[in-house]
Amino acid sequence: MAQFSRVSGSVGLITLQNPPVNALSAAVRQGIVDTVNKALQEPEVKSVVICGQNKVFCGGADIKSFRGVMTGPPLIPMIHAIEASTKPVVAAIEGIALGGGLELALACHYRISHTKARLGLPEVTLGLLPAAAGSQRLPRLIGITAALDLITTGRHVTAAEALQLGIVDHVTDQNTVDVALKFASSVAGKPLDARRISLYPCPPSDDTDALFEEAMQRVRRSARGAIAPVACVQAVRAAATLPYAQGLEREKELMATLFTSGQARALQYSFFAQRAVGRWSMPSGAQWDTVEPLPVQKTAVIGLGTMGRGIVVALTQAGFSVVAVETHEKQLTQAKQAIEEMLIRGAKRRGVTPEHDTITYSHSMEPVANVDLVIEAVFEDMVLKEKVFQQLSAVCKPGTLLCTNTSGLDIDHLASKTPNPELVVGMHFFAPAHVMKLLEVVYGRQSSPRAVATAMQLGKKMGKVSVAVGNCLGFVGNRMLKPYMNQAFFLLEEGASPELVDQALEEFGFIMGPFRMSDLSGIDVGWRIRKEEGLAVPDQRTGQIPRMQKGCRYSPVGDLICEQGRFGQKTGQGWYRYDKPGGRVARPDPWMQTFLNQYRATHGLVPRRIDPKEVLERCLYALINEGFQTLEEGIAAAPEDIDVIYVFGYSWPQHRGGPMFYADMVGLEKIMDRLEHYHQAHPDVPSLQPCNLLRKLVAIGSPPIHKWSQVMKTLRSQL
Ligand SMILES: CC/C=C/CC(=O)SCCNC(=O)CCNC(=O)[C@H](O)C(C)(C)COP(=O)(O)OP(=O)(O)OC[C@H]1O[C@@H](n2cnc3c(N)ncnc32)[C@H](O)[C@@H]1OP(=O)(O)O
Repeated sequence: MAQFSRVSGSVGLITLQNPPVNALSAAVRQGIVDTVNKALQEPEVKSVVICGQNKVFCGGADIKSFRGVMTGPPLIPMIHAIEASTKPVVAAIEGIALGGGLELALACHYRISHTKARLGLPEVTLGLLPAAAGSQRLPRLIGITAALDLITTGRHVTAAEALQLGIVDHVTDQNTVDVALKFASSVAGKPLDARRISLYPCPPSDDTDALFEEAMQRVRRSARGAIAPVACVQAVRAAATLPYAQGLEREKELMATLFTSGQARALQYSFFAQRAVGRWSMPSGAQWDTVEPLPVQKTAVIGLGTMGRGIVVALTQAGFSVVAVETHEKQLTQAKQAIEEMLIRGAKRRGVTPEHDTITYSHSMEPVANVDLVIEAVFEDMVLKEKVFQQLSAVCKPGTLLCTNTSGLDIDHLASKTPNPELVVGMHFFAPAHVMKLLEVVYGRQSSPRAVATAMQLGKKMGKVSVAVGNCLGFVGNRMLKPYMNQAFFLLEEGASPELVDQALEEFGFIMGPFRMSDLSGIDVGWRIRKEEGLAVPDQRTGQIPRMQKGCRYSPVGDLICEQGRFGQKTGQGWYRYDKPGGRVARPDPWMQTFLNQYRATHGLVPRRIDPKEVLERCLYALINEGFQTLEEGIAAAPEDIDVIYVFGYSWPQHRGGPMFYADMVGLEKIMDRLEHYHQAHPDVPSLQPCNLLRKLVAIGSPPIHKWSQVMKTLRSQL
């Protein structure tokens, strides 16, 4: 809806009304058309202000409506009618002007913004482009380079930057609508042609071809196969090279392709999935809207290795006071310096003053006594963690929440070492913890709903996308990674090279394939865990690590690589070779080829040609199958939880939605058939056997992803 009122006799005020973000639903668009007509027809009205209810201008098109048939007046004619108005129209921007919201403002003759407003064209993040003339107007207003930046990244700008770029005419910290009304009154009757952006020529650049060539290359490099950023460059190019009307036609054409693409569907699903994970629930029925989090102001981080340092930075940047504990004096000094540097760099990037006075460094636990919440981030070793939890239990005030940053150890076991297991939860951060957006909040059998609510809220305040998951080995993310990595190892045994496997998965859209990723994070990390699990241990009789363990196929290739001291980038050699220890550029290593040939010969494995399709199917479908298993067990509450974890923690390409969304797109029946096919070929790999939930979903006709929860409920109630 949009409401019309007349202010001071001669200014028509149009207020968009569609909480919470005044999205341009069919009713709002109809309201704008009607109220603009009214303003134009009423002779007393000499100028017009458009604003949004509740100090929010407009969050753009109603994304929910993209799923159905579009009804109501179309956006473009509405926007053109505003620009063509003979009475000046002023946009009073408070809160946000995003997507169609900013395009609406660009059709107005003047834009006045509150200092705290944020503006942007984020359509690209939804797999679209600004197709209500935004791709044609913005370059005409602010130039090609700046428009390309905003449109291809979708980033939001502050009012100050918008003023500097020329997107808005004036910024105020007063009541924006009052300022706009006064201004509208002052420009009544003034000529408007110079204010109609569609009439502007696109500002020329020195070498338009080179500029677009460079932009296209940059975008293709970072897009990982996403098509919207490429279409955005093409649309801006149309603005720079074609008359406005033809540019609009091109914009429409490009949008038509994007709108119906699976990528747009995936990205829009991902938008809502990110919000859905905030509405967490536990098997007990406790959930986000019924549980009050505990108040947290003072925090502590125990252990200042890479993870601990990142967590201290993230907590400090979120405004918490932090006691940073490291028992080794030398490590404490190094950590302090590294943390200060990270804070300075972060503050510089955000244009604020670094906040280090809120950190207390200590080599003892004493200052932790009065904190509200502790995050333990010591080495991934259960005995060490148990010891730390016992110390914390002795020193902390009653009611302190004890969180562990383990990437997969048993939360229940750790909780059992404290007198208050209900106050123990896992907070699994991803490295680097001050950068990566994902946080898995892991509840154990005894974790109280308040403890979970508190960790979830803390994550939100730290700017993380937090997902509540149940306790099991590896939780959701690392648990699903295991069958994926196993398949990658098996493929090496059967004839693939690390390059072939990585390339297939990187072409799919992962930033790095499993081997380049493992070189980056350190191959020895998994080796240590496998040794602790009793897997990477030579048989006393043969002296070799068995290739069958507990009745299942096991590949020791990663263990054998580690035995050679090849730990990845840090040692300059891993699955690839690097020019020096710590080097970043991975090059295929002839040594690896020889090693794999010898390994296959030793075990009587005849190498065969493996194509990228098999790599994708085996690695991804095994991972997806494990995802279904976590849903079946209730470790993950919903497919959105898994998808958010994979997009934000494991570089799953966002334009493919996440593993479970991808499974829905591929078709559950196909996934099940291919898994069965591979399981027949590899009966000693149980993770290739389709799990119950997948079978059940296929049996009832493969319902779409939003209906899976219902089946999961039925399945659990039958157990
Ligand atoms: C014809 C095609 C034309 C396309 C042009 C477009 O305009 S495409 C849409 C462009 N707009 C956007 O991409 C904005 C998307 N929204 C956001 O980035 C953020 O929601 C926000 C506006 C910055 C607000 O963030 P905040 O953290 O304050 O709140 P939430 O994100 O939790 O949002 C609150 C609820 O509002 C829902 N919502 C937000 N934007 C839209 C939208 N454009 N359409 C529909 N619904 C929207 C959001 O889903 C939240 O509701 P939940 O029920 O909690 O999910």
